[in-house]
Amino acid sequence: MAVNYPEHVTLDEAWGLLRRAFGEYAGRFAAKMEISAALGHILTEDVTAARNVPHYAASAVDGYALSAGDTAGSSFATPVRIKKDKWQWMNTGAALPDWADSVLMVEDSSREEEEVVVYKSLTPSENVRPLGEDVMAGQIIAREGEEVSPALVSLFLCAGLEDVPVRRRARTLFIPTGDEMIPREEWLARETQRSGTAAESNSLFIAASFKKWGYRLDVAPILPDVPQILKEYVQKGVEDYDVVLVGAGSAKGERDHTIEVLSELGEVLFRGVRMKPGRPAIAAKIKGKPVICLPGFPMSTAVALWSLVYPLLRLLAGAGGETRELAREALAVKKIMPTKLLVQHSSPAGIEEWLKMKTALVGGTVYSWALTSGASVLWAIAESDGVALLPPSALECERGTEVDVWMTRDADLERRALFQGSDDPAVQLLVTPIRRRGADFVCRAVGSMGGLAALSRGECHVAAAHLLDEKTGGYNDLFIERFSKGQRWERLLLFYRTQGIIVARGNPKGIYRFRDLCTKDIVFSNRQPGAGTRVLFDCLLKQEGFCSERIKGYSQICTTHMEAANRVFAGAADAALGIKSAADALGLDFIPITEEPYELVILHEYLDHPGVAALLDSLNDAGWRGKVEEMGGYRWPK
Ligand SMILES: Nc1nc2c(c(=O)[nH]1)N[C@H]1C(S)=C(S)[C@@H](COP(=O)(O)OP(=O)(O)OC[C@H]3O[C@@H](n4cnc5c(N)ncnc54)[C@H](O)[C@@H]3O)O[C@H]1N2
Ligand code: MOO
Repeated sequence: MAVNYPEHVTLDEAWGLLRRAFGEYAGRFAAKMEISAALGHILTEDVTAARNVPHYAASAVDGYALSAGDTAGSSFATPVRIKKDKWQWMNTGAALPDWADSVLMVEDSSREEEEVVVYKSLTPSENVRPLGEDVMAGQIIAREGEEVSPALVSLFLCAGLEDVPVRRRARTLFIPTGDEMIPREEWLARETQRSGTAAESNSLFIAASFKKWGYRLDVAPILPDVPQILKEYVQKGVEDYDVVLVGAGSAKGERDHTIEVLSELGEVLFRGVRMKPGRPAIAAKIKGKPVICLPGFPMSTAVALWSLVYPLLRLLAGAGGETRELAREALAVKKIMPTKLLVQHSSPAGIEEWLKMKTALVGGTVYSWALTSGASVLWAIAESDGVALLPPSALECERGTEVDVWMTRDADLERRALFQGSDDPAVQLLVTPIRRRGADFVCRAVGSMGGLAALSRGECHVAAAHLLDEKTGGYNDLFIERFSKGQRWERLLLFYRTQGIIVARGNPKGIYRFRDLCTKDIVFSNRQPGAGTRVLFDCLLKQEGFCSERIKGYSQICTTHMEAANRVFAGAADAALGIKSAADALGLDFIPITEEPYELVILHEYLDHPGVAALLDSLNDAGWRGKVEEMGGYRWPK
């Protein structure tokens, strides 16, 4: 079907279309605003003072009003005495009498009965704030285009102004849509929800963002996927609000009706922006007002909010600025950090990609890595240190590629230790005790082998491994020798942990020993190659004399114990090999197989690193040890 609007525009084109469509609309936001409420708004005209500030000549100090001429030649050695009718006591701020022209600080004088003894000669106007010293009536005190600051608010009052001309802020309505959306109260009230439903969380994200930006947002009830109802709400929305945001329904599903509703009601400015996430965003002009459809996934909504909605709000408020600059303002970016990619990243061709980045400083290099590019992963937005916007030309970004990260939090990288290695929930629990010690700790679960390899490349401070050597039955020695290549590595046996088979509660498939994984009709959930648990599994498989092809789900890979346990919990797998604490955390059954040593490996020169020192200290933290003991499946070394 032919369409009469641009599709798949670049972010710059999208922004140009918005500017063109709403540049004039911005003029309608001029308003007189009470001076306190005007804080943060942009002035639409120059502002002139209505009064002199101060409106009288005032003493700037505590002391004596005098005529400067009477103090000529006085000094500590040659004091002058001034008679009773030639001085007057002044408190700071008091009005200077007509006959006086200066004020002597009390520290430069003494009193002898009715006379003031002066130890300093004064010049006329000394210690006097003249009339209009701050501002003169009629003087321009703030100019068009300036933002009203706290200092201006108080100056406006002193200068006798009750209100000032500014651009008022747009009032926005957000309309969440979707048959599958569950409102907050209902979501929290019921522990289990039907499959195919989700909490309507975007309105909270948008409202919180608006609050941070100092903007007002109202939220409509969640609308079902019925075009007629959406149409009514959008029509009413553009009557009552300056900007309308529609949540979801942007893509091409059978229940995605936003485009047809917007086309019927007005002019679609564009459909689809060449960025990821946020690609299906739509903008329209209805009754002269902007209506933007935010793609439903949380990160897609966030990106459309930062890159389209916030710049639009600022345009309407009279602020200038380039789109990316405004997007950085939306994110409250603290600084732009040049980094090197720690992990290879493939970016789609011809599309700007927004990534949530985590950062760490190791051996003088600031590394960054993408937390996950999934559009629906809220956790990654919350966990990231910042955002990277990869250009359309970025395709296969190799490890080491230079990437600028827009830092959205103050991460003290000097004090942050980077851990890469075998995943373990007890290690994850160390972050809080380490932070309480004024340092920071970031864990990347990359498997035992991955951790040792990273340590040998100088890409982490600490690794952790539990790698079984099938020839000797010992752990780690062979691998550490192979990877350390003559570097001095410190080894610390953290604990022994029980590995076993994680199965559903009640063990419905009757799995009692390792062999059952090979002989029974079950689906297994595996770990990634290089993970200690995977090495163990492959060893056990060999010992039993089975080949991997016989294991259903052998190629189905998880990267953490919790992920594997969750697959069992959700019924996607019948069994996984993993540690007891992961099974316990989800109330699953556990069949112990073996106990293994779990070792931390630290590059010797990092022992004094603040993050590593805090880690080592935290290993004695009673609270942490208590929690690990409570988890079960761990034994401390003697
Ligand atoms: N055939 C195609 N399918 C999809 C395309 C496409 O181009 N062709 N684009 C994909 C992309 S990219 C995105 S992004 C999404 C956009 O989806 P919609 O805007 O149509 O939104 P829904 O399908 O209704 O929901 C998507 C997702 O978001 C969740 N959601 C929606 N609203 C909220 C809310 N207020 N709070 C929390 N979560 C929300 C919803 O449950 C869905 O999981 O389409 C792809 N598909
Ligand atoms: O563009 Mo969608 O927003 O990738 O997820």
